Amino acid sequence: MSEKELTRLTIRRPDDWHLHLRDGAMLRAVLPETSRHFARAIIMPNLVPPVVTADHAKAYRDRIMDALPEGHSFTPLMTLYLTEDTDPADVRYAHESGIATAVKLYPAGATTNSASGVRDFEKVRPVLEEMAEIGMPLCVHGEVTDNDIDIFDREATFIDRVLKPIRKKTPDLKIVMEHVTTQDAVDYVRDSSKNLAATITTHHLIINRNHILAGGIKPHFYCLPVAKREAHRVALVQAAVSGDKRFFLGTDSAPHTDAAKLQSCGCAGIFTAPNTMSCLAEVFEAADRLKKLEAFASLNGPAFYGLPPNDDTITLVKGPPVTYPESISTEDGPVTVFDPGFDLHWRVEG
Ligand SMILES: NC(=O)N[C@@H](CC(=O)O)C(=O)O
Ligand SMILES: [Zn+2]
Ligand SMILES: [Zn+2]
Repeated sequence: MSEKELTRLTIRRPDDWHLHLRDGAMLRAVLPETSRHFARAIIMPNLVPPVVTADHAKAYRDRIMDALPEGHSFTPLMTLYLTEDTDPADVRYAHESGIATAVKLYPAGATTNSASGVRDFEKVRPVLEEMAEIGMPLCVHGEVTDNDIDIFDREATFIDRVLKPIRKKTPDLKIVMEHVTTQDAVDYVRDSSKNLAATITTHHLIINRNHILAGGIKPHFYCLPVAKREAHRVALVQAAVSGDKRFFLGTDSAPHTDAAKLQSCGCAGIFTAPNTMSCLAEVFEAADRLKKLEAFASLNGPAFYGLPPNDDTITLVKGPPVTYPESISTEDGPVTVFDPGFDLHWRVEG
């Protein structure tokens, strides 16, 4: 039977290995959209001010748990925002006490709220050495920020200029290249023998740069790294549906209010939490690889992070087009939900 004829699919409950929950009213509005389907998520630390220390991460984790709706069971896996002043001892403490799961590297200026990120990678070497020793993964926003590097080339250039030297000097450091967008990144991860994996977002499996720019500019498709040409999208789909353990889901669901997105200098980020599982089922079905969805969304991530997969399951059911809100309301204003541009037939049962 072709997988295209399947109408029900039960998989281990998924996790999201790259998620922005923000804080305050926004946190309360967006958290249920993830905790409804996902058991765990790696929580990005790019708040203002950023989540830098173990104490910050603990306090943020408490705020997330306070915002969790009754009846939802969800474990936030916290990250520390790496700065040039990060103390290796605090990182070790955060890891050993179970407060933080990973450290996040933002090249300064690469993306939303990254001003406190790293400029001189030598300055964070002691932290990276410490992490390699204790087995704590580094999550990386893999783009250089140089003005003379074309924005569509920034990921590929990062691999050569930053990632290769870091991996050469610290081969025991576990690295996750976050939200990869290029064939170059897919090839680099595939060619590596160990300690390297990549997350792939929902939206990068669906949109290419034409979606952003052809026929009028579409701010709701603008995110970083920016979507590339179609051949890259196809490479991402092939990696995601392959079952290769080094590729797993990190939605990078990144809510911004419509007011923040729809202006002359709009924010980068796409809010995919509400319809991510439906979108992914559609992508995997189109590739005739529905049965690999579980590896991508529920098995490969925990395996890389050294955690067990979730015990319980979710069931996706195929039927008439799923309805989901165009936007969700928050006290700060509406946040538009990702529109994949086609009907979604798979819904999460229950
Ligand atoms: N992906 C994005 O376009 N934006 C993210 C930051 C990030 O993940 O780079 C955000 O925090 O809004
Ligand atoms: Zn990023
Ligand atoms: Zn992100």
